[in-house]
Amino acid sequence: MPKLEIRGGKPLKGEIIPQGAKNEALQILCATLLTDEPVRIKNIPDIKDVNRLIEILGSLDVSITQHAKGDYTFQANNLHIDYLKTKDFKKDGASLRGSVMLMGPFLARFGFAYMPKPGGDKIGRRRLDTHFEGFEKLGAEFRYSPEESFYGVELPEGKKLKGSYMLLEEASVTGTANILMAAVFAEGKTQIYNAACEPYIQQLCKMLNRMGAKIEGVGSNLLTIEGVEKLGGTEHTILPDMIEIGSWIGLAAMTRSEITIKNVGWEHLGVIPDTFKKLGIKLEKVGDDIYIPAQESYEIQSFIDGSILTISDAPWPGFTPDLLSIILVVATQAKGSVLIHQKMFESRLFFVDKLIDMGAQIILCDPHRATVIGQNHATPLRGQTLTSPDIRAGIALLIAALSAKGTSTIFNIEQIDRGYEDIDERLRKIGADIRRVD
Ligand SMILES: CC(=O)N[C@H]1[C@@H](OP(=O)(O)OP(=O)(O)OC[C@H]2O[C@@H](n3ccc(=O)[nH]c3=O)[C@H](O)[C@@H]2O)O[C@H](CO)[C@@H](O)[C@@H]1O
Ligand SMILES: C=C(OP(=O)(O)O)C(=O)O
Repeated sequence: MPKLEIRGGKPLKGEIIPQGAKNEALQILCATLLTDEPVRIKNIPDIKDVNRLIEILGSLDVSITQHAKGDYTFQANNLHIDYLKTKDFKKDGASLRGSVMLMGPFLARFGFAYMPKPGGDKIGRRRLDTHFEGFEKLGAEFRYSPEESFYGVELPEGKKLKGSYMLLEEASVTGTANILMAAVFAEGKTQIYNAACEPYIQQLCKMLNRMGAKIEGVGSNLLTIEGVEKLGGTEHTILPDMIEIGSWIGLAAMTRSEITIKNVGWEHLGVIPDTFKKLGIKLEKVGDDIYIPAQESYEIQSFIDGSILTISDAPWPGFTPDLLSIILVVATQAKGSVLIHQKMFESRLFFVDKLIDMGAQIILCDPHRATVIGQNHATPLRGQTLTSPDIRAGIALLIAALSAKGTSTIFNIEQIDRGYEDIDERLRKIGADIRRVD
């Protein structure tokens, strides 16, 4: 089983170029199924989840041409749609979360879609009600086989998708993408209120509009879609991964390193830079780069009334839940205390036990809240044998290991590889003592 061995405590130095965004790539790859014309996509990250989805597109007989690293053309003109009914798809589709977004395009183009219970991080309940309620509003019928964990949506015989108004119960990211991709072909007008509106959904809308869709309200939580008959080909470039960018900010602070993160797409980062600044981390916008100077110490701010800072997640434009594990680990070596409140997922904070074993001062108040008492580097973390429970806890543990005194070994690194391209090689380039052992 591959593992990472890290000798920590070394300051790092240099430049990091963020990869293309995992969660945008998953949406965009699914959207290539909406046309029989070629769609060229650039800046696709070379990571496990994305490569699995590309393999699924291959199994559907999408023609795939790679021009260069991260630069592919997809053409879905002669699809093997029966693949959706195969055992292979049950296995392949269940291996990642993003595959759920194959449903919207399939329903739009062929009037049916099937899906095994999707995979992704085991970080709490991850229900799909929003997706199916949306499809039902557009006229599809839903069925579920609990024995097989298999979901289906189908249009009744002779019926077409019909535009509708819907108020989503929650602003689900993949749910919004899925419903949107089905609605582009629905007759008449669809309105999705309480839609997720994060940059990756905006990117999807912009790409669909370039393909001929009619979507208004992009960037807001009310999307209005006028159905069209057909979409054409386009070119699209994926944004830098904001979660990776946040991970590198945390890494720089925790290891007291001077790091420049190149071409971050600052205007798409929302509250992320300011949230790290609340931990006292200095960072500068230099053109479109983020420069983080080496800092001996960073002091957590308190609220205006002097009370202890809380950092919590919320749907965009709030702070993304995917960066809370990184904020938490960085806080362990800050000066001061902070309450981390993970509102969306109930199993994402349990990895703090591993940080406590490394010497961090954390009180897990309940599954959603942890109080971190920063050590201001007075007592460094100690190297440990660790297992990565999920993608973001995994990178948080890796950051902890890079800052710790002594050697750490991280198992289950497939979790990290799901979302971080060539992680060990890129860290070595900025001076990390890390090796992958098979
Ligand atoms: C492949 C992909 O794109 N995955 C991302 C996507 O997952 P995904 O689309 O699966 O996540 P959802 O947006 O559906 O919801 C995430 C969780 O938050 C809860 N919830 C959501 C909205 C809300 O207003 N209130 C609320 O409590 C949901 O019940 C669920 O437990 O969005 C999540 C939330 O940003 C991210 O963590 C995932 O990395
Ligand atoms: C939770 C995440 O991913 P997924 O939804 O693919 O499990 C994540 O990227 O942090």
